[in-house]
Amino acid sequence: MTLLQAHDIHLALDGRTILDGVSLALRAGEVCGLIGPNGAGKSSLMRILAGLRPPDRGGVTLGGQPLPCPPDRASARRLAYLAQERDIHWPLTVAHVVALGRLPHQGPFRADGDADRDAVERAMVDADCAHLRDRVATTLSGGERARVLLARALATAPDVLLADEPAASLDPLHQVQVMSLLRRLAHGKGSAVLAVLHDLNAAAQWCDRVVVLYDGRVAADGAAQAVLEPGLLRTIYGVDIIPGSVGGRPVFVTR
Ligand SMILES: Nc1ncnc2c1ncn2[C@@H]1O[C@H](COP(=O)(O)OP(=O)(O)OP(=O)(O)O)[C@@H](O)[C@H]1O
Repeated sequence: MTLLQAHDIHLALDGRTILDGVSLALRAGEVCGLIGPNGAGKSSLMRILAGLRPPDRGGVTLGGQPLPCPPDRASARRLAYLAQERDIHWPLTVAHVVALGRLPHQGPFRADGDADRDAVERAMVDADCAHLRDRVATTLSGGERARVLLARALATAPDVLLADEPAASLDPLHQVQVMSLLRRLAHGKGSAVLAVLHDLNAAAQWCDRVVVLYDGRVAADGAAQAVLEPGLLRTIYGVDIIPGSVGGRPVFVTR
């Protein structure tokens, strides 16, 4: 079942074409990796998919309905977005920042209830930041902040999670934890996850599907083994990347 769909997205910035007819369908129960070189337009596309930037042309639907820009409360309950920038501007505690993920579920005159508190607690445990709950979020390290912001997105309990470089700035243990968490979210709970990744090993290991963005267009969309082949990788990255295997797992070595 398709949860989020982008159709023929066009975007120009400062007179330069960034996205040139991008279409993409995100299905329930899958982790989809979005890869492409720096400046390919991945974050711009993610912001459009999150309803935070209108495209010049084309549209996005969530559950078959047009996604408002900015998202309304009903859309915000179903769709969470982890931005590439891990900025936290206000000196709030970690628990408070994560609880912001529950706002779409609360009305203006409704205090948080057990379901909200449970969701916040579970999200902090899943993103391994429960031990930081009383820390002021602005004092955290980069990797700690990244996990807190991921927890905020998880607390929403979204049908669709858009995560821009979710494993960036994380140590190897937390990279594995976060990627397996995204997989559980998709395979266990039936959510759709779109993750921008630069790590091809992670894309091959954790993603059900990989979409390649290059030159403003979708250059490939399919299973990792089919998509991550030397010819395409050479074209998009301008460097030789050789696929191999260690212990039955795909690895990519840059020459
Ligand atoms: N507000 C803006 N005004 C002008 N150009 C912009 C603006 N925002 C982004 N761009 C340009 O659009 C292009 C796409 O940027 P975007 O951040 O979407 O790329 P990306 O694929 O996410 O890159 P990276 O892998 O480096 O994060 C870049 O060339 C960037 O310089």
